Amino acid sequence: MTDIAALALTKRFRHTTAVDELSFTAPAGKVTGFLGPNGSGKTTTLRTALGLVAATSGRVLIGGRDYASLTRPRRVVGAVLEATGFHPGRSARAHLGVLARAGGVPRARVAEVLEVVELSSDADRRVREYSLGMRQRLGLASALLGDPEVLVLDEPVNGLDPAGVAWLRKLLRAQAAEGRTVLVSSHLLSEVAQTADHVVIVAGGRLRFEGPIDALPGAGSLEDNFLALTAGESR
Ligand SMILES: Nc1ncnc2c1ncn2[C@@H]1O[C@H](COP(=O)(O)OP(=O)(O)OP(=O)(O)O)[C@@H](O)[C@H]1O
Repeated sequence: MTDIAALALTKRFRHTTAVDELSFTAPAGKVTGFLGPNGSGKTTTLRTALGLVAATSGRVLIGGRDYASLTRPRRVVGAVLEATGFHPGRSARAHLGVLARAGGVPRARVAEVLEVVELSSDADRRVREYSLGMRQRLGLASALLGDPEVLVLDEPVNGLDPAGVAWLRKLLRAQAAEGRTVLVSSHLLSEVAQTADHVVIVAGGRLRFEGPIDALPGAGSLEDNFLALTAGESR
């Protein structure tokens, strides 16, 4: 079972405690929505899980192991942190080809993931010509390249049009149905309500709720619960 477990994770920057003794589990086979107001530590937590930020204390384990100790990380975890970082003069196909080579992934997988994210017909255009939504799709294609057991996505809905949002929802549900672990941060609560099985709500770097979406404490919508659980914490 390749779940993601944050264990008393704390990350302090010079003047800020971004994440404060945070513990939660994103279970395998489920879509976990990771929610919190601006500046509540979501991105920092995800970056720590991926070994991009060093924890001050505590840890995040993926299938019981630190990211840094995974021998073929691209085969275990696929991540989309932000839809940037692509070489603008390179095509999507070339970009994925470079990643495939670096990650020890068979080249044939490039065409497969381009198909999955519905970018095949634009695959040879330069990324500088891509819209934000197309960049998000390319980010997802990079994440899916190694056919990972775990997907970590930071705000993947940004820039997608309504058809793209519906498409992403189906894709994430299908990934979870195949037993994968999907951890996705988002501010779009109505979308999360339709996609997630499990939610983790943070504010000020601390856990406010973790559990199945139908076990939220309040009777109202996810948004009502979110606002009640995070009151006064928006930055
Ligand atoms: N590299 C850094 N140096 C200093 N402070 C940082 C750094 N990265 C994040 N922070 C601070 O840590 C806190 C949490 O930021 P983080 O980006 O993790 O929040 P978030 O929940 O992802 O926010 P948003 O919803 O706005 O994306 C913020 O106060 C932020 O300013």
